[in-house]
Amino acid sequence: MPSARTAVAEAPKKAASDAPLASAKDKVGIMLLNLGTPDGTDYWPMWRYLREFLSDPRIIELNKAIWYPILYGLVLTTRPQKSGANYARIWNREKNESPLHTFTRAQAEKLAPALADLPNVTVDWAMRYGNPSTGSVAERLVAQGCDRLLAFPLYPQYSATTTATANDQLFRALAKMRRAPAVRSVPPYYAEPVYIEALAASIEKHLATLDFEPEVVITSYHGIPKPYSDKGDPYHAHCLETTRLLREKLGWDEKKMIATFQSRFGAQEWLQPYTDKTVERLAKEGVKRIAIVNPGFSVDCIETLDEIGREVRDEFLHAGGEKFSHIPCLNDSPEGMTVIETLVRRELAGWA
Ligand SMILES: C=CC1=C(C)c2cc3[nH]c(cc4nc(cc5[nH]c(cc1n2)c(C)c5CCC(=O)O)C(CCC(=O)O)=C4C)c(C)c3C=C
Ligand SMILES: [Fe+2]
Ligand SMILES: [Fe+2]
Repeated sequence: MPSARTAVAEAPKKAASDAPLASAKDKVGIMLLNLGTPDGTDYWPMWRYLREFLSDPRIIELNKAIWYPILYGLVLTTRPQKSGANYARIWNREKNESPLHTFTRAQAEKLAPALADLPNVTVDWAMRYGNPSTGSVAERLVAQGCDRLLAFPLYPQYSATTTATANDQLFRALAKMRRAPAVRSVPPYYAEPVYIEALAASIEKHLATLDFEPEVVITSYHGIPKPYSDKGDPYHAHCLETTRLLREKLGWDEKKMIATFQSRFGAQEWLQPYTDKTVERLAKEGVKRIAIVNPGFSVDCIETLDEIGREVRDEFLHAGGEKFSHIPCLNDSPEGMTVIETLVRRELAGWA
């Protein structure tokens, strides 16, 4: 134990050299964290991605003894082909990668120069499932001298199935490090004015390009199983609040803008109303023109481009609808980048 005498003796030493006692580099690594996507559309890349995704206990809360036989015996024997065919339809052939990959990288590539006035900041991006893995990117940033990490889970609305598992995965990587960096994580931003304004602007911009005015604009969010919500996941409330604020910002009423939930998986009940059932009902009630926006997705992906842009579109048109438009996600648009940059700068307070 150092005595008071030792402490007194050490003090003049620091003053004389003016050197820091420890090597404090104060370099901050920013990690944009997205969900992840397969490396290819063939059976094995799809199998690897789905296995990692659907083995996450934050995603499937069933006991492993019950879930694994279903996962390995049923889901992973059929879903890789089915989902692979869907991914093949939206694949970015020029870069040979999925759109989620392309857009997340583009966000990081645009964020870096936007923060050029902060010399001690490095921007990188990683995925919860698949590549580039959260662990490999965390290690790279630490190897580059980052002793602080700002994680940005790219989910406006919190859910244990997305935000929490992204943070878990980062801490799993840090658990292997002897000298782990300090960490901050950007909070959910479902009600941030900068996000609501960006969404409103992007909706207005898109509607101005159409040759029709939608009677109803649907804000469609990825669903979660209803029991997760009943047990306290605040996701449902966050989604409804985003839609309420968006409606208020656009000056629309509750008939013009509604909230629905898409992308069900498995047999249990998910958050309602379901997007597919809603568009069928609207068409049957005589609504002819609709648009769908996906405020819960930071970037376009299989669930927005294929499920909404193809499946749900077809369902609406077959049920009697006449005009349909999918409003793109914020992606790396100027509006989208303003959201990311504003939140990053705020969360860097005192660090950069
Ligand atoms: C029980 C299963 C699932 C839960 C819970 C879940 C929650 C959830 N997911 C997103 C965002 C995305 N999900 C995406 C794809 C996807 N989601 C599931 C299952 C659950 N998601 C599966 C099996 C898949 C793979 C595609 C398929 O086979 O159908 C994606 C797209 C990824 C891409 O590569 O494009 C996103 C994004 C949220 C926001 C969420 C809960 C709030
Ligand atoms: Fe999902
Ligand atoms: Fe889907």
